[in-house]
Amino acid sequence: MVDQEAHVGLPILDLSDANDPVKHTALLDQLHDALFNIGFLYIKNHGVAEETISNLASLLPVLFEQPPEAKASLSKLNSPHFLGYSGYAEETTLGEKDLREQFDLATELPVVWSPSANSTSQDRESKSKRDFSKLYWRLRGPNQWPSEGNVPGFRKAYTEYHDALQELSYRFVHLIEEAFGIPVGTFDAFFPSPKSVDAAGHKYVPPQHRIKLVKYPPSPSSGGDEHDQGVGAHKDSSGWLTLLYQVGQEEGLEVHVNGEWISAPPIDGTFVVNFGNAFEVATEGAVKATVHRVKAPMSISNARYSIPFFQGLPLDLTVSEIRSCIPESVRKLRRSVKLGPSESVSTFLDPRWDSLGESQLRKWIRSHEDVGRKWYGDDVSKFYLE
Ligand SMILES: O=C(O)CCC(=O)C(=O)O
Ligand SMILES: [Fe+2]
Repeated sequence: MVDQEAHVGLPILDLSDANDPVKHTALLDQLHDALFNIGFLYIKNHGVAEETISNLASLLPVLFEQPPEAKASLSKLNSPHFLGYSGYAEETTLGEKDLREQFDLATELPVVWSPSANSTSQDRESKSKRDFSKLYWRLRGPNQWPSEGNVPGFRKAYTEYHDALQELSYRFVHLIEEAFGIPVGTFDAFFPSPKSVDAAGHKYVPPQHRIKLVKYPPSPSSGGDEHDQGVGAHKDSSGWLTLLYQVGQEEGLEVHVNGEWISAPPIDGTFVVNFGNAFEVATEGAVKATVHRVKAPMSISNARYSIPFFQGLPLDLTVSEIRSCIPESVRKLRRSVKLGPSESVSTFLDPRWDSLGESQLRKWIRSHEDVGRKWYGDDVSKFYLE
């Protein structure tokens, strides 16, 4: 058997070490290094059942092979929440088409946005004051589900996967708190469970995590050293951290570390972990939202499938609130590094707004202008497209 781990230039952390009193400290040291020096890592023995993963992964070919009219009926254009299907090469990064198809899904949640709500209304969910007339709350809402007849068992497999990844992401955040040397549970306020919010006093509503189901078909003009763009160089901006499952053995993911592109191939039984813009902003750059890209598979290769889970954060979270949880001891670990391709100051920091929700709305309108114009109007879209 080929040792898949031997040639990988990124750290691989064994999460089962968290339960071993002897190995626990070494695991935290490894995590500290991965957080502050690389911003990308693999995790193995992560506790998510193999069956939970394979039940969803095995449905991806069926999901993407639905007839074109079935996929079109799930178009993102139907959804003010930017949830649903986008066809091959409909998205662009760095001004170039991304050669992939995708279904965007999320935590299944009802609509909360209400144009007539105002800042003095009581929030039914948390009993605290919250202004649900803010446009960014419209990002939150339910999924568009493929029909059971077309993709049997999809909703069940997706929901089990979502719940398992949510649990893993919360467990991983606790390890990060330990690696930061801050009390375990410091960030729990960002992730209240829907069951506990009735108990009043919650500062935030439960977040909506997002899961993309992605297919990169073989690209006719990819071959030799020439690869087309599967997805262009970017930082993740959809949440706090990303847990990526790479289905099968097709390579393509590359990570920009210390000025070089290094490959992050699939390794059986692992997830790849990286951090979003909000994490970088919260730590004032001490933990990087590392730039990455995906090369389209070569013309003679198989399609590549992947499933990134983007851990959500409350949309009304502000930069100052998020920073107040991070001690100076963490922020001072910031290194001065040269900016790589497409690296820029996060839009979360734009002085025109302070909430994560607005930076998310901007991001979604910019990547799906047609959806933005349809549901948010030309004036709002123009403002965020500038
Ligand atoms: O498909 C992959 O491996 C990564 C996709 C990705 O980086 C993204 O969707 O943000
Ligand atoms: Fe990404």
